[in-house]
Amino acid sequence: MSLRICVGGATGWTGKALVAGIAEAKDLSLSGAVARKAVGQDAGSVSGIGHLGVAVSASVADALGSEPTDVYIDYTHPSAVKANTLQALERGVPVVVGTSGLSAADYEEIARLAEKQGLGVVASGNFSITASLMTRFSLLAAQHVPDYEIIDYAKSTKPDVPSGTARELAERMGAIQKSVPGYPIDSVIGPKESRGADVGGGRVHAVRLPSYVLAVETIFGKDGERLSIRHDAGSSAGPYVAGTLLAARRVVAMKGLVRGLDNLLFGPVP
Ligand SMILES: NC(=O)C1=CN([C@@H]2O[C@H](COP(=O)(O)OP(=O)(O)OC[C@H]3O[C@@H](n4cnc5c(N)ncnc54)[C@H](O)[C@@H]3O)[C@@H](O)[C@H]2O)C=CC1
Ligand SMILES: O=C(O)C1=N[C@H](C(=O)O)C[C@H](O)C1
Repeated sequence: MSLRICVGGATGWTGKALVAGIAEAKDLSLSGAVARKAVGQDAGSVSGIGHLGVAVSASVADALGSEPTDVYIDYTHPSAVKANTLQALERGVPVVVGTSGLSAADYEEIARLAEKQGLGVVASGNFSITASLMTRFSLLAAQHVPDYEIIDYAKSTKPDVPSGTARELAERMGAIQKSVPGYPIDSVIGPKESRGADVGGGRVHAVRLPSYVLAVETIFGKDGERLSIRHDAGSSAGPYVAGTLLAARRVVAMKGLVRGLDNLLFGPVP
């Protein structure tokens, strides 16, 4: 039997690509679709891949209440993802979280419910394989070079800051090695905000301009040398499909929360 997947945000940029990826995969099937628009319409037709026989629902509760589902995947909006995730877990469905905007405290709450329910959650600020390499390389570098800062570039209309990619990276790098400014930020002469934000111990500077999709760069500094590790997302949502569906296949056998696709691809950070 195929793994039955419900996609939250099925009519969006990423959601449409996922619906197409699920329809193509022999071991997966679409059991539900959630969006704010196109409610009642066929999810396959909305995605431009032809009729799939799955109507778009207005809420996660409606979608999971009407069809048996093995995994819920969320690519909705930072304002909706937490409630959707908790709702799916309450209903006994493991979750893959792609949507950005959740804080470390939000993830603690999600992890607690996942443990209580005996269910898995995989969340990744970025489900692209090459972005996961950037994350893993940066985490390895942070073990050796204590001075680093993170630049987070995204489109001017992105509602959340830092991006999911940069936020997760900052928190994980901060846990390895807190980014300690060489000159105390409280004492700087000028607007302190110019020095960015402490996000879980990692220092992040966010740039929001037209033409970017999402790019994250970690810069490591040492006396007389510098290392930059950077990932640039392009204009297609294709790169997120394989990683998200890998997480969906794996999450059904997991218990509790795992953050970072790199953990699934390469194992725990040594
Ligand atoms: N982790 C990763 O690899 C990636 C993460 N993202 C993140 O995923 C999220 C979605 O991104 P896009 O696909 O570009 O967005 P989008 O705006 O193109 O699509 C959003 C979808 O969610 C639905 N939606 C919005 N609010 C909702 C609500 N309250 N309840 C139910 N459905 C709702 C919309 O109807 C639409 O179907 C963003 O937070 C983005 O940063 C995007 C791409 C990759
Ligand atoms: O909003 C986007 O577009 C993206 N957001 C993700 C994030 O917040 O990190 C990453 C993805 O590359 C695109």
